[in-house]
Amino acid sequence: MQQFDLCLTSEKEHIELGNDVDDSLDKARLLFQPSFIAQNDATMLYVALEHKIQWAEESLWIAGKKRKVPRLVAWYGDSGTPYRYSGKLHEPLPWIDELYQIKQNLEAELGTPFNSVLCNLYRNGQDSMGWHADDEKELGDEPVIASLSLGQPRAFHLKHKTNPSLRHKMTLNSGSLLVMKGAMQQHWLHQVPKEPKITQPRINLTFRNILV
Ligand SMILES: O=C(O)CCC(=O)C(=O)O
Ligand SMILES: [Fe+2]
Repeated sequence: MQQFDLCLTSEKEHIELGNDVDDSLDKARLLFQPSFIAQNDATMLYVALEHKIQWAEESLWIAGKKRKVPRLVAWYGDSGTPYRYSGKLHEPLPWIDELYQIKQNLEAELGTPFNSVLCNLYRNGQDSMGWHADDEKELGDEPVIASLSLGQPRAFHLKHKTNPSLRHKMTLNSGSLLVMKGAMQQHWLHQVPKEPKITQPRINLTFRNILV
C-alpha cells in the first residue's frame, strides 16, 4: 500500500457557529482544513477506496414503504463497536490499511481517539444525505467527528435546531478535512443536499469514537 502525505498545509479555519448571535448558545465548533491531503494523494486514495471498501446499498422503511438509502455505505472499525444507521445495528468490518492509516494520522493531528469510520459513496448529485445530527448516545455528549472528503466537491449545509435563522454553508472539496466538535451535534443539523447537475462521485469518511 502507498503512503499518503497527510496534512499538506497548516491552513486551518476555526468556525464557531452562532456564538456571535447569541452568547447563550453552547459552543458548536468546526475546524476546516481545505488541503489536509494533497490533490494527487486524494485522487489515489479515492481510487483505492472506491475498489477496496465493501460498499452496500441499504434500505429504510419510511411510512410503511421500503426506500433505498440514496448513497452507498460501509462501516469499518475495531471489533465491538456496533453502530446504528439506516435503522439497523451494524457490526464493523475489520480495518483496511488505507482507513487505518488515516485514522492514525487523524488521532495524531487532533489528539483524540477514533475507533471506527462510516464510509459514504455519493455516486452522483442525485445521491445525498438528509438533515440529521450525529447525536446517537453511543457517541457520547460532545463527540469529535472527523470528516474527510475525496472526489467531487459537494455542498455541506448546517442549520441550528431551534433558531432557523442560523445557517452555514460550505463546500467540501477533495482532500479536505472538516472536524465537528463541541456542542455541534446537540444544537445543529447537517446535510449533503442533492445537486442534480453533478455527475461525478464523492467518497466521505466520517471517523468516530464509539463509547463501548
Ligand atoms: O458526506 C458528508 O460530508 C457528511 C456525512 C455525514 O454527515 C455522516 O456520515 O453522518
Ligand atoms: Fe452526519
